[in-house]
Amino acid sequence: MSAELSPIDTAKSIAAKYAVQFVEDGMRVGLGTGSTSAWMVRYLGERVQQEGLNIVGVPTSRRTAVLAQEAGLRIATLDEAKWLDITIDGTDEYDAELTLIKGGGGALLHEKIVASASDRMIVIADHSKSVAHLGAFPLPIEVIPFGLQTTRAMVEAMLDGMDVLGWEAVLRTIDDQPFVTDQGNHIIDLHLKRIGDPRHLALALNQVPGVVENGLFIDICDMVISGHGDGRIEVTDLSDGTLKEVQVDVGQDANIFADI
Ligand SMILES: O=C(CO)[C@H](O)[C@H](O)COP(=O)(O)O
Repeated sequence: MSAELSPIDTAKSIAAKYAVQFVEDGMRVGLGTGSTSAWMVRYLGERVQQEGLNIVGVPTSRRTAVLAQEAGLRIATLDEAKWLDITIDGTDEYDAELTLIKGGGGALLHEKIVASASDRMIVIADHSKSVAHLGAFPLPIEVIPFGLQTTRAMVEAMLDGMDVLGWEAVLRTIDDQPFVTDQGNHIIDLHLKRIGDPRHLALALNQVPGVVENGLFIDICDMVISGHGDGRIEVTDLSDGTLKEVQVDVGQDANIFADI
């Protein structure tokens, strides 16, 4: 690993490198979106080149599709792959129950569909994404363009009665224009500060007409691999119904593949 990496990039890259070892020959793999997932795509590409793995990747965004092709991965649509063995993706926040806030990169809709169509979802993150209570990171929701401001107002009115500390709904923009998702929709970021009941909120949001999906991932993630800038990794595994935490001191230059 390059000694020039910042602590945050070290944390992201070692989490990604650890995660790709869970990919086995013949697997269909969901490929997440974002800077941590970009590391994962590169490391997966390395494994394909070096070990001749026969895998197919299903990208969760156009950006990831481009990265995957550059990394030499064979890609397919979700409908071509039908069901996936594993999805590896990043997150914006995760709590002790492995409930996530995702969508900082605007790909939450495809990410949720792909992760839900997978036997296993592994999340990779730098340790700053770990929170006691979800909600400091604005919760993204994907909304259709028609009636955008009306949908926003309905969402704000609904949030007023929810167990949250704030209820500002801000249309995401880029270059002063509404951000457009791969699905042609827009993103509204909900500044809630603290989410008391994620399950209730997720259900209520998806009942507002015009809301396509929200960025709360509940009972979807099986494992979080969390990297630290000093080279340590924590693995929180819910796949056998228990919460386990292991610490693996991989060191910045160590061959962490030997630790699994
Ligand atoms: O949900 C996402 C994109 O929609 C990303 O996984 C999330 O924003 C984390 O990104 P990064 O790895 O760059 O911190």
